[in-house]
Amino acid sequence: MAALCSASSAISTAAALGLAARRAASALRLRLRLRLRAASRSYYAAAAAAPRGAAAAGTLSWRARRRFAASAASTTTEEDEGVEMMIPPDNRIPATIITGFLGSGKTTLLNHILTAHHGKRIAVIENEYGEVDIDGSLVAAQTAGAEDIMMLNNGCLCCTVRGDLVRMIGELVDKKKGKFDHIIIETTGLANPAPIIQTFYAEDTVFNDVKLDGVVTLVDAKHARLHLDEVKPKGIVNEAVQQIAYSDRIIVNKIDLVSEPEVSSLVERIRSMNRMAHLKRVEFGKVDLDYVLGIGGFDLERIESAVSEESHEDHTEHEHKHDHDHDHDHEHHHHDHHHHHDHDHKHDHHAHDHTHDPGVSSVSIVCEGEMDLEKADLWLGNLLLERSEDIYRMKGLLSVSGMPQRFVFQGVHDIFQGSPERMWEPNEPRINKIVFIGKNLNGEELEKGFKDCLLKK
Ligand SMILES: Nc1nc2c(ncn2[C@@H]2O[C@H](COP(=O)(O)OP(=O)(O)OP(=O)(O)O)[C@@H](O)[C@H]2O)c(=O)[nH]1
Repeated sequence: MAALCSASSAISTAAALGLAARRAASALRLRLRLRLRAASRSYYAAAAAAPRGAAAAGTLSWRARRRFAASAASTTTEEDEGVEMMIPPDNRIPATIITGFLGSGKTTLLNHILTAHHGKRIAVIENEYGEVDIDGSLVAAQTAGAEDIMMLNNGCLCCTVRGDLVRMIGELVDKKKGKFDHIIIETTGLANPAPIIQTFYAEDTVFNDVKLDGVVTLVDAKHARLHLDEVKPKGIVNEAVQQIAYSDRIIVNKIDLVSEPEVSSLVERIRSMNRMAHLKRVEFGKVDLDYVLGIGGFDLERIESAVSEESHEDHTEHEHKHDHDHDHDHEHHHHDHHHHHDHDHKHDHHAHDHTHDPGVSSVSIVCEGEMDLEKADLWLGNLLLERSEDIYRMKGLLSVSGMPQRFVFQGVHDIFQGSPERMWEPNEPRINKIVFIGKNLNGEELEKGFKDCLLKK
C-alpha cells in the first residue's frame, strides 16, 4: 500500500494504513482523513498541512490543502493481518520528460529513441518555443517510430502551458489509449522541470492514467559550464542547474567536443548537485534505450537503487569500464572527495557535497538502527513544511520500529509518497538511508535530525 500526501504526516499517512504499524501510528493518524475504497482496495489520502512556520512554533494548526487520488499507483493487497503487503504493478502509461539546455541534444536523443527498434509505440509531446512546425529533424522520426506527435508551441511548458500539457495528455489518453505504450515530453531548453513534474501529481486527470517514469537531462559537455555559472537575478532560477537537480538520468552529451579532463570536472560538478541520478557520457545521445525508458525514477519499488551508494558507485564503475576506462579512477573516488565524517560504524555517515552552484547540492545519510515512527514523522513533516521549497527531491528507505516491512518513500517538494515495502529479512541489517537534493541544504543539521529519530537503546 502506498499513500500520497503533501507535507506533514508523511510517514504516518502510509504507516497508519498498515496493519502492523497501526498501533504505533494511532495518534498520528488523527491528522489525516483516509478513505478506503473497499472495492479497489485503494486509498485516498487527504493530507493536511500546517501553515508555514506553525510547525516550528509548535502550534500545529492544520488545514486541508490538497487531495491526491493514489489509486492507480498505490493499491495494495492486504489479505490478513500480518500478511506481507506489496506494492502491486502500476499499469498507468509511463511518461518521460526529456530536458536539457538549448542545443544540448534533446532532439538528437529523441530521434535516437524513435528510430531504434524497441517495439514500443511512443507518443511525443514537443514543446517548441514559438515555433509552429514540427521540428524538421523529427519528421523522419515520426514516420519511423512515433505513434503521435503533438506540439505545444505557445510558450514554455514550465510556465505558460501547463494547462495545455494536461489537456494534451488527456486527449492522448481519451482518444488513443491502447495505441501507444509510452509518452515522451521534450521540453524547451529553458524549462524548469519542477512544475512539469508536479503536474503529474497535482492533476488528477493526469495522475490517474499516466505515471511519471523519469526525468532525463541532456548536458552539453562543451557549454554546460557557462550556463551553470550564469548568475541569475534574485528569484529567477538557473534552468541548467534545475534540470540537473531534478534528473533521474543525466546524459553528458557532445563529449567529442571537449577533452577528457574537462568532461571529468563537469561530471564531478554534476555529481555534487545530484548524487541520485545515473550518469553517462556520450556522443549524439547514443544511449541504450533502457537507460532512458522504463526507469521508474519515481517508483517506490526502485528506491533502493537510488539511495544505495554501493549500487550508485557500481553503476558508475560499470559504465566507465564499458565506456571510459580511462577516467574510472577519478569517478570512483569522487565520493571520497567530499565531506565524510568519521563515525564509529561503517554504515553511519552522511555525505554532503559542497558545490559551486547556487546552493544546490545532494546530502545522503545512512545510519543503522530502528526509527521511532512518531519522531521520524514529526521530523520529516516539519522539514517539509519549513523547507519544501528548497527540497527538490528526496528518497529514503527506513527501518521503522514495529513495522516488519521496510518503509520506502520519495518526494518532490511538498509531494510525498511512501509505503511499506518488502519484509525485512531475519538477519538483514536495519539500515536507514535518505538522500536529499535541494538548495541550501545543511548536511550536519539534516544528519542530526535524522539520527535523532532513531529509537534510543
Ligand atoms: N558534435 C556533436 N554534435 C552534436 C551531438 N549531439 C547533438 N549534436 C548537434 O548539436 C545540435 C543541437 O542538437 P539538438 O538535438 O537539436 O539539440 P536540442 O537540445 O534539441 O536543441 P534545442 O531544441 O534548440 O534546445 C545539432 O546540430 C546536433 O546534430 C554530439 O554528441 N556531438
